[in-house]
Amino acid sequence: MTTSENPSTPADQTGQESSVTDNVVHLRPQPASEDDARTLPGAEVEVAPEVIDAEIVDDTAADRDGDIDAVAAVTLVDQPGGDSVHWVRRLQQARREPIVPAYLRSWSEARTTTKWVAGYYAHTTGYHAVRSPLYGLRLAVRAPRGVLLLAAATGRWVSDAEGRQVRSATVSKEDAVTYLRLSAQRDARVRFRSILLIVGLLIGVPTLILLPDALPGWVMWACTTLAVALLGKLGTPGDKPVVSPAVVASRFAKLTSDAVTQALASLGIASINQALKADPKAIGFVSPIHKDGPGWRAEIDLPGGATAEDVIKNRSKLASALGRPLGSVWPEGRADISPARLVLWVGNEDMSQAKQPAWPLRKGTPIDLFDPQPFGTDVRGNWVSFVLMFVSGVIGAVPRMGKTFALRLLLLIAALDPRAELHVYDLKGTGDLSPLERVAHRYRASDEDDDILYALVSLRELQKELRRRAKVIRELPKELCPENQLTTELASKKSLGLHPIVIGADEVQIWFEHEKYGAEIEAIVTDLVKRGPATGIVTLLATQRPDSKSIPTQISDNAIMRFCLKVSGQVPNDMVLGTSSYQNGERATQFNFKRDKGVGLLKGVVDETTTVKTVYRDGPAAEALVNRALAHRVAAGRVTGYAAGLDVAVDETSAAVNTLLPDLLNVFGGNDKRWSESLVDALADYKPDQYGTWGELPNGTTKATQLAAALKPFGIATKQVWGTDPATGKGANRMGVERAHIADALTERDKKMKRG
Ligand SMILES: Nc1ncnc2c1ncn2[C@@H]1O[C@H](COP(=O)(O)OP(=O)(O)OP(=O)(O)O)[C@@H](O)[C@H]1O
Repeated sequence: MTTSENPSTPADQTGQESSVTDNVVHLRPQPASEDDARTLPGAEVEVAPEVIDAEIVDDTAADRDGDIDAVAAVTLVDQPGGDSVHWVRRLQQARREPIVPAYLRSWSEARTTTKWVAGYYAHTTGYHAVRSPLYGLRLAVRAPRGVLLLAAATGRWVSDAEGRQVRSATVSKEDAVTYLRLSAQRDARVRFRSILLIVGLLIGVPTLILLPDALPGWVMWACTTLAVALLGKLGTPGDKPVVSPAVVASRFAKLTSDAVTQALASLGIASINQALKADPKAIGFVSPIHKDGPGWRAEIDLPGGATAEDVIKNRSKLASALGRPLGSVWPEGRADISPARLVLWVGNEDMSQAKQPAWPLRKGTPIDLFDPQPFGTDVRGNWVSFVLMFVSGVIGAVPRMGKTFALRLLLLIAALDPRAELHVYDLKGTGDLSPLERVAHRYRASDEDDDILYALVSLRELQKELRRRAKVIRELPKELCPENQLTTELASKKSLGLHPIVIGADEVQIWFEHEKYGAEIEAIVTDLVKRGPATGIVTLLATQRPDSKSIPTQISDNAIMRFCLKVSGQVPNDMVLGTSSYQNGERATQFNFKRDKGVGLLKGVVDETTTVKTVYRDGPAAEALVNRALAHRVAAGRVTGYAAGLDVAVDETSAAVNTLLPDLLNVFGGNDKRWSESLVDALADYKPDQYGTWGELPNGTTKATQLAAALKPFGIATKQVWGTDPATGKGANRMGVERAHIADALTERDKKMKRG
């Protein structure tokens, strides 16, 4: 099918010229004005056949007959009309800049800024006050030179030295008339100025001799000081100022649009470079580059399909191109506006060198864990706070980067809420978490078998507690708990026992890798990480080896808070921050081993993944804080467990490992296969204490899914098995387990335990 192009077709009412060639309609938007015409070079749009009005496609006969009206009826891609009719909508969509500047928006920001300004001027005043005798001495020493310079200047003035050059020029040009006029003028001027000088000297010298007797002493001293100061200032060479600077200005120059454009062009991003080739102004600056805290902020729209991630990935190249330290260059995306929107913040100094403001919790006043609490500062030095409740968290890094300090900080924050029950496990065994010992409900600092068993017994208790809490929350009257959501008020009611529970384990991989108890601990922790947050149980796990063995994927995938300090590659990066994080530019590999201690990417508990430097609390500071926390706990009657000398007793019977597999074999009867739900019912009859509540949990958990989760650590998967419903007598396929699989897994585990 061919429809001949008709270039002479007049613009239709829509202001477009159209042509149809085979299955393609070429639309040439007709410019509204000459200006528009310039901005639309060759604006020819190819439209897929489905866009074409069906009538037109079928109506080729009419077209062959020269029926150009048919062409005009094409469905247009670009609708007519300028943007001006939508000005209200444009205004509605425009982002409003805040009326109150950022530094005045919060009381603490305003206080910090005021303190900074006051401190600056106090420093300057003190600096100059201390040096004022030196300044006086400098002026006195330079005053004689000032006298000579003043005498020389007076001589030049009296002799009309400034006209000498012009007079010489008239001599070289042999312009006698002008020369004579200028000489006469000069003679008159010299005569007049000489008289002025003589009169001045005749009055001035006797005055200077007689004045000391006539004036009070202090006036004389003031005048002499002023004269010496003025003469000293006059005698001061330009390169040796009297006053030395009290502050050294930042060594960083102002961030300019040219510098940013050049830096972006040097990153080797093809789409940016092509766009800049076509138009050197292709980088769009959304607002003027301005001061933002201790640095400069540029908000940029990248051209030609480039994304903020492309730039973030090349942060070190960007820093190099801008000539700044890596720790001061922080590109961020604004995906809420557009993937092409880049916010580039360039600090005056390296983040690792910048002084952190005083931590608001340093005084140890009680806090509410249901409120956001400050964990660290972002690159601009602003506090980054988040709510610890309803969170499970993973902290990962290579050794010596601040992982234990970060975990200890979170536990210290938790300790400041007197209601929070702390379970503290230092599996590294160096005592880094020992300041928390005096407030911990459960505490161990070692990786001996006994300590792991202790943890297992406590975790079993917690799993039971999880089920109890779920039941309590489910059964609470709607007026107390309308959304089935734990609140701070509910957590405060001692009778409900819904207080926050915070578990912190450092070097947690030691738990999961334990031959004997590892599988069971993994199953319980997975459960706590998945369902604990909704019931007020917070699990925080730190590891220096973030791989799938150290932190099983079931756990890392379900963590809400992720804090990744320096890691050495994409795999550990994505283990902590989540799949594809590295790909998306969230790279904790960028941090420096030496300088970036305590600096990491925080994800999940803040709007956007944020670079955060944790609050630094050394051992003594942590001890002091715990002393305060303990005092609040004593006052509130909340010292429990280990801290109260009422620790869990771990004996041989506690060592009894998970009995699920033998229990299942016991209830299997003579069947080879059984449905999961009937097995759980049989288990509940067999050991009501242990299995009675299975399948009663919220979030859609059924008996079948709970059995599946409990069997997973043993490598047993449930699957569809044929069985008969005892109630109806009908056969059906439902999720179930094979007896042989249970027996094999039990044999395997027993073998392992013997080896262990
Ligand atoms: N926020 C911070 N600011 C400054 N320095 C910090 C910060 N956090 C930690 N550090 C420093 O980093 C060092 C290592 O911290 P930490 O013991 O927490 O590391 P780690 O990653 O747990 O190491 P390992 O894996 O060996 O246990 C500390 O001695 C401390 O001086």
